[in-house]
Amino acid sequence: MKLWPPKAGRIYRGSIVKSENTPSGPRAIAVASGKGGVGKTSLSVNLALCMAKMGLNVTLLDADLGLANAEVMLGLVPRFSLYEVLYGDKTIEEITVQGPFGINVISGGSGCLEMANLDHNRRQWLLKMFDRFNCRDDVLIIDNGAGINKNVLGFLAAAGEVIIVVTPDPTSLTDAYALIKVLANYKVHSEVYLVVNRASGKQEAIHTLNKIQTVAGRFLEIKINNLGWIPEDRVVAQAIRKQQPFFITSPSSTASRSVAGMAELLTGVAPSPAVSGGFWGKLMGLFG
Ligand SMILES: Nc1ncnc2c1ncn2[C@@H]1O[C@H](COP(=O)(O)OP(=O)(O)OP(=O)(O)O)[C@@H](O)[C@H]1O
Repeated sequence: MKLWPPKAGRIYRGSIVKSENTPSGPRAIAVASGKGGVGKTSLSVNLALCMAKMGLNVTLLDADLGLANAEVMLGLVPRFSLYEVLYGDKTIEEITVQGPFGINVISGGSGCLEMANLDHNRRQWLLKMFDRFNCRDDVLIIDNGAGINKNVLGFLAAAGEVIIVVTPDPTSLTDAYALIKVLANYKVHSEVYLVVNRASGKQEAIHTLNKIQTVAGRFLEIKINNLGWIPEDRVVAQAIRKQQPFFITSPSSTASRSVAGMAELLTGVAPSPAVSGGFWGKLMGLFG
Protein backbone atom coordinates (compact mmCIF):
# COMPACT_ATOMS: atom_id res chain seq x y z
CA MET A 1 0.00 0.00 0.00
CA LYS A 2 1.29 3.41 -0.91
CA LEU A 3 1.75 5.69 2.08
CA TRP A 4 2.16 8.70 -0.11
CA PRO A 5 0.87 11.02 -1.53
CA PRO A 6 -1.78 11.20 1.18
CA LYS A 7 -5.33 10.93 -0.03
CA ALA A 8 -8.10 13.06 1.45
CA GLY A 9 -9.04 11.92 4.92
CA ARG A 10 -6.17 9.46 5.26
CA ILE A 11 -4.60 9.20 8.69
CA TYR A 12 -1.07 10.35 8.12
CA ARG A 13 1.54 10.41 10.87
CA GLY A 14 -1.13 10.75 13.50
CA SER A 15 -3.11 13.48 11.81
CA ILE A 16 -5.82 13.44 9.20
CA VAL A 17 -4.74 14.99 5.96
CA LYS A 18 -7.76 16.83 4.67
CA SER A 19 -6.59 17.47 1.18
CA GLU A 20 -3.72 16.61 -1.10
CA ASN A 21 -2.88 20.29 -1.24
CA THR A 22 -1.43 21.12 2.12
CA PRO A 23 -0.45 24.73 2.78
CA SER A 24 3.10 23.58 3.36
CA GLY A 25 3.42 22.75 -0.34
CA PRO A 26 4.96 19.84 -2.18
CA ARG A 27 7.36 17.23 -0.90
CA ALA A 28 10.77 18.76 -1.59
CA ILE A 29 13.57 16.40 -2.57
CA ALA A 30 17.03 17.90 -3.09
CA VAL A 31 19.61 16.11 -5.23
CA ALA A 32 23.23 16.94 -4.41
CA SER A 33 26.78 15.63 -4.60
CA GLY A 34 30.16 16.52 -3.28
CA LYS A 35 31.97 16.29 -6.60
CA GLY A 36 30.62 17.70 -9.86
CA GLY A 37 29.76 15.68 -12.94
CA VAL A 38 28.65 12.56 -11.08
CA GLY A 39 25.14 12.41 -12.55
CA LYS A 40 22.95 14.65 -10.34
CA THR A 41 21.15 16.33 -13.20
CA SER A 42 20.65 13.10 -15.08
CA LEU A 43 19.13 11.52 -11.95
CA SER A 44 16.99 14.58 -11.14
CA VAL A 45 15.54 14.73 -14.65
CA ASN A 46 14.81 11.01 -14.97
CA LEU A 47 13.46 10.69 -11.42
CA ALA A 48 11.13 13.64 -12.08
CA LEU A 49 9.85 11.97 -15.25
CA CYS A 50 9.44 8.63 -13.55
CA MET A 51 7.43 10.13 -10.67
CA ALA A 52 5.30 12.08 -13.15
CA LYS A 53 4.62 8.88 -15.07
CA MET A 54 3.42 7.37 -11.79
CA GLY A 55 0.73 10.05 -11.76
CA LEU A 56 2.34 12.63 -9.48
CA ASN A 57 2.49 16.34 -10.22
CA VAL A 58 6.16 17.10 -10.36
CA THR A 59 8.20 20.29 -10.66
CA LEU A 60 11.89 20.18 -11.37
CA LEU A 61 13.85 23.19 -10.19
CA ASP A 62 17.22 23.72 -11.77
CA ALA A 63 19.08 25.29 -8.87
CA ASP A 64 22.49 24.56 -10.35
CA LEU A 65 23.91 28.03 -10.54
CA GLY A 66 26.10 27.19 -13.49
CA LEU A 67 24.56 26.02 -16.72
CA ALA A 68 20.90 25.17 -17.12
CA ASN A 69 21.66 21.48 -17.62
CA ALA A 70 18.29 20.03 -16.68
CA GLU A 71 16.60 22.00 -19.45
CA VAL A 72 19.28 20.96 -21.94
CA MET A 73 18.83 17.29 -21.04
CA LEU A 74 15.09 17.65 -21.62
CA GLY A 75 15.60 19.44 -24.93
CA LEU A 76 13.77 22.47 -23.55
CA VAL A 77 14.67 26.06 -24.21
CA PRO A 78 13.09 28.15 -21.45
CA ARG A 79 12.91 31.81 -22.43
CA PHE A 80 12.80 32.99 -18.85
CA SER A 81 14.14 31.99 -15.47
CA LEU A 82 13.71 33.09 -11.87
CA TYR A 83 15.85 36.06 -12.88
CA GLU A 84 12.84 37.57 -14.65
CA VAL A 85 10.71 36.92 -11.55
CA LEU A 86 13.24 38.63 -9.32
CA TYR A 87 14.24 41.49 -11.56
CA GLY A 88 11.53 41.62 -14.23
CA ASP A 89 7.78 41.39 -14.21
CA LYS A 90 7.24 37.67 -14.75
CA THR A 91 5.31 35.33 -12.50
CA ILE A 92 6.33 31.79 -11.64
CA GLU A 93 3.64 30.47 -14.02
CA GLU A 94 5.07 32.54 -16.85
CA ILE A 95 8.59 31.20 -16.49
CA THR A 96 7.55 27.56 -15.95
CA VAL A 97 8.04 25.31 -18.96
CA GLN A 98 6.25 22.00 -19.46
CA GLY A 99 8.37 18.94 -20.10
CA PRO A 100 7.49 15.32 -20.92
CA PHE A 101 4.74 13.66 -18.83
CA GLY A 102 3.60 17.12 -17.82
CA ILE A 103 6.52 17.92 -15.51
CA ASN A 104 7.03 21.59 -14.80
CA VAL A 105 10.53 22.88 -15.18
CA ILE A 106 11.72 26.05 -13.47
CA SER A 107 15.06 27.44 -14.46
CA GLY A 108 16.99 29.01 -11.62
CA GLY A 109 18.87 31.21 -14.07
CA SER A 110 22.62 31.52 -13.82
CA GLY A 111 23.56 32.89 -10.47
CA CYS A 112 20.26 34.53 -9.59
CA LEU A 113 19.34 31.88 -7.01
CA GLU A 114 22.44 32.83 -5.05
CA MET A 115 20.43 33.36 -1.88
CA ALA A 116 23.13 35.03 0.16
CA ASN A 117 23.51 37.66 -2.58
CA LEU A 118 19.80 38.47 -2.66
CA ASP A 119 18.73 41.24 -0.36
CA HIS A 120 15.94 40.64 2.13
CA ASN A 121 13.32 42.35 -0.04
CA ARG A 122 14.13 40.23 -3.08
CA ARG A 123 13.99 37.05 -1.01
CA GLN A 124 10.60 38.09 0.38
CA TRP A 125 9.44 38.89 -3.15
CA LEU A 126 10.43 35.42 -4.34
CA LEU A 127 8.63 33.88 -1.40
CA LYS A 128 5.53 35.90 -2.18
CA MET A 129 5.64 34.85 -5.82
CA PHE A 130 5.90 31.19 -4.87
CA ASP A 131 3.07 31.65 -2.37
CA ARG A 132 0.88 33.08 -5.11
CA PHE A 133 1.86 30.31 -7.49
CA ASN A 134 -1.14 28.03 -7.37
CA CYS A 135 0.98 24.98 -6.80
CA ARG A 136 -0.79 21.66 -7.09
CA ASP A 137 2.47 19.78 -7.02
CA ASP A 138 3.07 16.61 -5.11
CA VAL A 139 6.83 16.76 -5.56
CA LEU A 140 9.49 19.40 -6.05
CA ILE A 141 12.83 17.99 -7.18
CA ILE A 142 15.74 20.37 -6.78
CA ASP A 143 18.84 19.80 -8.86
CA ASN A 144 21.65 21.50 -6.95
CA GLY A 145 25.10 22.59 -7.93
CA ALA A 146 28.08 20.50 -6.86
CA GLY A 147 30.08 21.09 -3.73
CA ILE A 148 29.54 22.56 -0.33
CA ASN A 149 28.62 26.21 -0.11
CA LYS A 150 26.10 28.32 1.74
CA ASN A 151 23.65 28.19 -1.11
CA VAL A 152 23.68 24.43 -1.58
CA LEU A 153 23.45 23.89 2.18
CA GLY A 154 20.46 26.23 2.33
CA PHE A 155 18.63 24.29 -0.36
CA LEU A 156 19.47 20.98 1.29
CA ALA A 157 18.34 22.24 4.69
CA ALA A 158 15.04 23.52 3.32
CA ALA A 159 14.25 20.28 1.51
CA GLY A 160 12.52 17.50 3.40
CA GLU A 161 14.70 14.84 1.83
CA VAL A 162 18.19 14.79 0.39
CA ILE A 163 19.63 12.44 -2.20
CA ILE A 164 23.43 12.36 -2.45
CA VAL A 165 24.79 11.07 -5.74
CA VAL A 166 28.18 9.42 -5.71
CA THR A 167 30.27 7.37 -8.12
CA PRO A 168 32.72 4.64 -7.11
CA ASP A 169 35.55 7.03 -7.96
CA PRO A 170 37.52 7.67 -4.72
CA THR A 171 37.46 11.47 -5.22
CA SER A 172 33.68 11.38 -5.54
CA LEU A 173 33.48 9.27 -2.38
CA THR A 174 35.70 11.66 -0.43
CA ASP A 175 33.71 14.69 -1.58
CA ALA A 176 30.36 13.02 -0.86
CA TYR A 177 31.58 12.13 2.62
CA ALA A 178 32.64 15.73 3.20
CA LEU A 179 29.15 16.92 2.27
CA ILE A 180 27.47 14.29 4.46
CA LYS A 181 29.76 15.28 7.33
CA VAL A 182 28.62 18.91 7.10
CA LEU A 183 24.96 17.82 7.01
CA ALA A 184 25.54 15.65 10.07
CA ASN A 185 27.69 18.06 12.08
CA TYR A 186 25.34 20.99 11.56
CA LYS A 187 22.37 18.67 12.19
CA VAL A 188 20.85 19.66 8.85
CA HIS A 189 19.41 16.18 8.39
CA SER A 190 19.50 13.05 10.47
CA GLU A 191 19.31 10.84 7.40
CA VAL A 192 20.01 11.08 3.68
CA TYR A 193 19.55 8.82 0.68
CA LEU A 194 22.55 7.67 -1.29
CA VAL A 195 22.58 6.77 -4.98
CA VAL A 196 25.65 5.13 -6.46
CA ASN A 197 25.90 6.11 -10.11
CA ARG A 198 28.16 4.73 -12.84
CA ALA A 199 28.85 1.49 -10.99
CA SER A 200 30.27 -1.39 -13.03
CA GLY A 201 27.79 -3.72 -11.35
CA LYS A 202 25.82 -4.45 -8.21
CA GLN A 203 28.91 -5.57 -6.32
CA GLU A 204 30.73 -2.30 -6.92
CA ALA A 205 27.61 -0.33 -6.00
CA ILE A 206 27.21 -2.23 -2.72
CA HIS A 207 30.92 -1.87 -1.98
CA THR A 208 30.68 1.91 -2.52
CA LEU A 209 27.58 2.18 -0.36
CA ASN A 210 29.19 0.07 2.38
CA LYS A 211 32.29 2.25 2.43
CA ILE A 212 30.27 5.42 3.08
CA GLN A 213 27.90 3.71 5.52
CA THR A 214 30.80 2.26 7.50
CA VAL A 215 32.73 5.50 7.86
CA ALA A 216 29.58 7.54 8.53
CA GLY A 217 28.37 4.93 11.03
CA ARG A 218 31.68 5.20 12.90
CA PHE A 219 32.16 8.94 12.95
CA LEU A 220 28.89 10.71 12.19
CA GLU A 221 25.41 10.84 13.56
CA ILE A 222 23.57 10.46 10.30
CA LYS A 223 21.82 7.54 8.67
CA ILE A 224 22.71 6.75 5.07
CA ASN A 225 19.80 5.06 3.36
CA ASN A 226 20.36 3.11 0.19
CA LEU A 227 18.12 4.49 -2.55
CA GLY A 228 19.63 2.39 -5.32
CA TRP A 229 22.32 2.37 -7.97
CA ILE A 230 22.67 3.11 -11.66
CA PRO A 231 25.17 1.25 -13.80
CA GLU A 232 27.70 2.82 -16.11
CA ASP A 233 25.48 2.65 -19.17
CA ARG A 234 26.03 4.18 -22.57
CA VAL A 235 22.29 4.84 -22.97
CA VAL A 236 22.71 7.52 -20.29
CA ALA A 237 25.42 9.42 -22.18
CA GLN A 238 23.66 8.87 -25.53
CA ALA A 239 20.39 10.20 -24.15
CA ILE A 240 22.14 13.32 -22.87
CA ARG A 241 23.69 13.88 -26.30
CA LYS A 242 20.27 13.48 -27.93
CA GLN A 243 18.73 15.78 -25.32
CA GLN A 244 16.15 13.11 -24.58
CA PRO A 245 16.13 11.56 -21.11
CA PHE A 246 16.99 7.85 -20.97
CA PHE A 247 13.75 7.12 -19.11
CA ILE A 248 12.04 8.03 -22.39
CA THR A 249 14.53 6.80 -25.00
CA SER A 250 15.35 3.50 -23.23
CA PRO A 251 12.57 2.71 -20.78
CA SER A 252 13.61 -0.90 -20.36
CA SER A 253 17.32 -0.15 -19.81
CA THR A 254 18.87 -1.04 -16.47
CA ALA A 255 19.31 2.68 -15.78
CA SER A 256 15.58 3.34 -16.28
CA ARG A 257 14.59 0.37 -14.18
CA SER A 258 16.93 1.54 -11.44
CA VAL A 259 15.39 5.00 -11.38
CA ALA A 260 11.91 3.46 -11.37
CA GLY A 261 12.96 1.45 -8.32
CA MET A 262 14.07 4.66 -6.59
CA ALA A 263 10.77 6.39 -7.37
CA GLU A 264 8.88 3.35 -6.01
CA LEU A 265 10.96 3.43 -2.86
CA LEU A 266 10.44 7.15 -2.32
CA THR A 267 6.70 7.01 -2.91
CA GLY A 268 6.45 3.99 -0.66
CA VAL A 269 7.67 5.92 2.37
CA ALA A 270 6.01 8.89 3.96
CA PRO A 271 8.00 12.08 3.52
CA SER A 272 9.56 13.78 6.50
CA PRO A 273 7.03 15.97 8.34
CA ALA A 274 6.23 19.13 6.41
CA VAL A 275 7.73 22.36 7.67
CA SER A 276 5.39 25.24 8.14
CA GLY A 277 5.82 27.66 5.28
CA GLY A 278 7.04 24.81 3.12
CA PHE A 279 10.28 24.60 1.23
CA TRP A 280 10.42 28.24 0.11
CA GLY A 281 9.41 29.59 3.50
CA LYS A 282 12.13 27.60 5.19
CA LEU A 283 14.72 28.54 2.57
CA MET A 284 14.03 32.25 2.94
CA GLY A 285 13.99 31.89 6.73
CA LEU A 286 17.45 30.35 6.67
CA PHE A 287 18.87 33.31 4.82
CA GLY A 288 17.15 35.82 7.08
N1 LIG B 1 25.12 6.09 -15.43
C1 LIG B 1 25.87 6.72 -16.33
N2 LIG B 1 26.46 6.02 -17.33
C2 LIG B 1 27.25 6.65 -18.23
N3 LIG B 1 27.50 7.97 -18.24
C3 LIG B 1 26.94 8.71 -17.27
C4 LIG B 1 26.08 8.13 -16.27
N4 LIG B 1 25.66 9.12 -15.44
C5 LIG B 1 26.22 10.26 -15.89
N5 LIG B 1 26.99 10.03 -16.98
C6 LIG B 1 27.80 11.01 -17.73
O1 LIG B 1 28.24 12.00 -16.81
C7 LIG B 1 28.02 13.30 -17.33
C8 LIG B 1 27.62 14.22 -16.19
O2 LIG B 1 26.29 13.94 -15.78
P1 LIG B 1 25.40 15.07 -15.10
O3 LIG B 1 25.45 16.31 -15.91
O4 LIG B 1 24.07 14.48 -14.79
O5 LIG B 1 26.24 15.29 -13.77
P2 LIG B 1 26.07 16.44 -12.69
O6 LIG B 1 26.48 15.83 -11.40
O7 LIG B 1 24.72 17.04 -12.75
O8 LIG B 1 27.12 17.51 -13.19
P3 LIG B 1 27.34 19.02 -12.63
O9 LIG B 1 28.02 18.88 -11.31
O10 LIG B 1 28.25 19.63 -13.68
O11 LIG B 1 26.00 19.68 -12.55
C9 LIG B 1 26.94 13.15 -18.40
O12 LIG B 1 27.17 14.01 -19.47
C10 LIG B 1 27.02 11.72 -18.83
O13 LIG B 1 27.75 11.61 -20.02
